[in-house]
Amino acid sequence: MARTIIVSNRLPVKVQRDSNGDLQYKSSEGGLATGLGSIYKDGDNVWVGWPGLYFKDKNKAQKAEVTEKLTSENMDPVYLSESEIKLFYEGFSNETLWPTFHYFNQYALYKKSYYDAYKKVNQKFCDAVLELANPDDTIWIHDYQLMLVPDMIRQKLPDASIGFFLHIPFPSFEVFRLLPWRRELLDGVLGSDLVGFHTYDDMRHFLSAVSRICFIGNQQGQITKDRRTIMIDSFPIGIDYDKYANSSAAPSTLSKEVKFRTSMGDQKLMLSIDRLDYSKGIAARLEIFDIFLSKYPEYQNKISLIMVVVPSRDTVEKYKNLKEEVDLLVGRINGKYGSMNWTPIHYFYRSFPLDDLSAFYRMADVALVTPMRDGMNLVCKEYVASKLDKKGVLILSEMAGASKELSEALIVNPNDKHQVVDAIYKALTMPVEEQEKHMAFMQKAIKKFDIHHWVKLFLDRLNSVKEQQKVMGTKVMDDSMVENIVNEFKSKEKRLLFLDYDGTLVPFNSDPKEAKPDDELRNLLTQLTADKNTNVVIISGRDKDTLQEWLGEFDVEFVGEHGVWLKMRGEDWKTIDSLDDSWKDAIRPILEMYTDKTPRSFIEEKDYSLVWHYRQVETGLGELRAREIISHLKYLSSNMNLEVLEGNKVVEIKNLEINKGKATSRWADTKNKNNFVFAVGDDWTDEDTFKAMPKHACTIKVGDLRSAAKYSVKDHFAVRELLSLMANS
Ligand SMILES: O=P(O)(O)OC[C@H]1O[C@H](O[C@H]2O[C@H](CO)[C@@H](O)[C@H](O)[C@H]2O)[C@H](O)[C@@H](O)[C@@H]1O
Ligand SMILES: O=c1ccn([C@@H]2O[C@H](COP(=O)(O)OP(=O)(O)O)[C@@H](O)[C@H]2O)c(=O)[nH]1
Repeated sequence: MARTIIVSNRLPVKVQRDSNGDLQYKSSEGGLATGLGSIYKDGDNVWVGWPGLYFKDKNKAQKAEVTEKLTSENMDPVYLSESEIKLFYEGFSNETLWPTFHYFNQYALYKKSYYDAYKKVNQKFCDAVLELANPDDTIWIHDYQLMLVPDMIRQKLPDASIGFFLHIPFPSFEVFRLLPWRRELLDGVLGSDLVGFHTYDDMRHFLSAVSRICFIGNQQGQITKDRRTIMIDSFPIGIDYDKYANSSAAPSTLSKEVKFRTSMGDQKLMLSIDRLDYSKGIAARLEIFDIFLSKYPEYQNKISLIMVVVPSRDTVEKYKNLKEEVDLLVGRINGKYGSMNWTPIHYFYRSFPLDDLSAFYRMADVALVTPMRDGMNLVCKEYVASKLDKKGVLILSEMAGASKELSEALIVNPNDKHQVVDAIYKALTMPVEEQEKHMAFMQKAIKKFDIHHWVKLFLDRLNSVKEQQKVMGTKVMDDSMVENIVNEFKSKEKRLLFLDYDGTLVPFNSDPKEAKPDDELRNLLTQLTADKNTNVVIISGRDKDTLQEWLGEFDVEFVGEHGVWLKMRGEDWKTIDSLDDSWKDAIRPILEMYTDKTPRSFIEEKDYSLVWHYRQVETGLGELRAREIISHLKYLSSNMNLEVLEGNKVVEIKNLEINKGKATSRWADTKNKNNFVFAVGDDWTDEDTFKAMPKHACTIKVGDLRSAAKYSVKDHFAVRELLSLMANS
């Protein structure tokens, strides 16, 4: 049976040694583990990850014990050595990627030794998956610690169904580009079939990095790499809503609440819960509380902040420093305002079990969730789910992914301390009806988009991306297909070959004038046309003069300007009589206006078409202008019977009745089943050719799998190789 293999750095269970050296199994803290912890036990699913501690050689027996226990609970442990923990986990993951992705790039260290270890450990995870995976399993890789794993698996299992989800923000291109290993990281992730992010912003930052660093554009989030389509989308993670709602109603929670309440007295309570992390804005939050108490002194003795800080990554320098800073600040504020019967801040530097957390959530009049950056932040969702009476106010940083969904919260900028201070006041004075109204809206939203919904949405989408890849109809050409095509070519008396030029016979060149035929191509054309029963038609968007100048010496026929011009064997160039080019005077000034404001763009004027080229324009700007031109010309072109087409770094405007497919109808030989009919091309204009071909024709798309062609080859080298085999058969 097909399984889902979840792969993440940390397993949902953390193994620790107590002071006697005995093993203890605890639930892992952190959103990823608590989020997915609900689903991995289903059926035969398995979770591959690190159990959180390392074993020396002498501890072999303990290691075996851990393996046995975790395996029996659907987990497959990947063990890291002490140095791997240092260089891969603390190093590259948490001293390079974490700060960069959270916009703390001044904290980032760029060390080659870190990256080398990252690569090695990613390979280790890949190997663990390869050991387990069956062909129809779904492999779902999580987070920044494992960005190279998707492509590592893809290299070994080309057809595998691979999803990747990033739980932290994906930074803007300007920040991401700082990483020396930016290209490797993107290539690694692009081994997936589906890449998910929490928010639309993360997704568009990723697409922009892919466009600028890998030079791959996207269409509605879909990109094509190595002839495989990859979908990029946003899937905001949810929580196990019922688990938190039920826990909030449980008798054990209620008795804890009574106990805590009694010890804290009758005052307003504000809650904050985070792992110790500079991205969570803990120190700034303490300063905010300090300002609040001095700005609104009437709340002194009347409000306490319960602050839970869960130890995290405490061997990393910046985290150690932060711990000291937080300890100092808490001490200072408690010293400054506290009294015999009032402690302003109840500070806990440890983690709590669910019923304790639920009691905190129930008790809190206000939840203060103010990270500087957070991929999602589940604590705020858990707070909302736990508020069974709907009383309570959430103050939420706009820098947390969750703010995109929880817009009824008091949304604040954590850098604007006075805004947050005033939000605390507003929360404490908010009428109960208003609290209930906001809470009800938020509960409705997160109840529907819970963790089960998220998992289903992602996995269903991955499935449909995979299905879409399969039904694209275009088969990647393999050796046996090549052999069949060559045999067919050989066996037929007459042969008709439609060959596109740019991107098909020669590589795509940033300067179109530089794409002249080289010696190899010239030889190939000579060989192919040596047999008079082989008729070669060069079918191109190029103007007739260029085609004549570059290829006129060969015994080939031509379609120029996508079908405006034709040249049959032994005849002169001719055109369609009814064509009109007077429309150019209206369109040219519009294209010139865009050329004037887009450095390095240019206009190509052909007899019956105008082309705006942006192959040399800054990535992104060219695409933006192309969309502007297309929308600018939308109505004008339909009134003038013109077609506006977006091609490979071009926008082409031409008469509606012209296309390569229509042009091929001049060759009646294509209809004859006894002939070998062949068409090859690389861009959208060639799709018209493929569609116009009879069923028995062999049609080949270069470089992409999304096509009406039967087969697909990688590049012009593969086309030349195939043509050469035909010519020499
Ligand atoms: O494994 P650790 O180094 O101890 O860190 C704990 C986890 O922290 C991060 O959690 C993120 O995932 C949450 C759920 O999607 C999200 O709400 C939060 O904003 C993220 O920070 C990290 O991404 C995980 O890989 C860690 O395991
Ligand atoms: O004592 C604690 C405090 C927090 N958490 C959990 O840790 C997770 C924190 O996730 P969040 O997305 O807010 O941040 P992350 O730590 O993943 O960056 C939440 O599910 C909390 O319930 C926990 O298990 N025990």
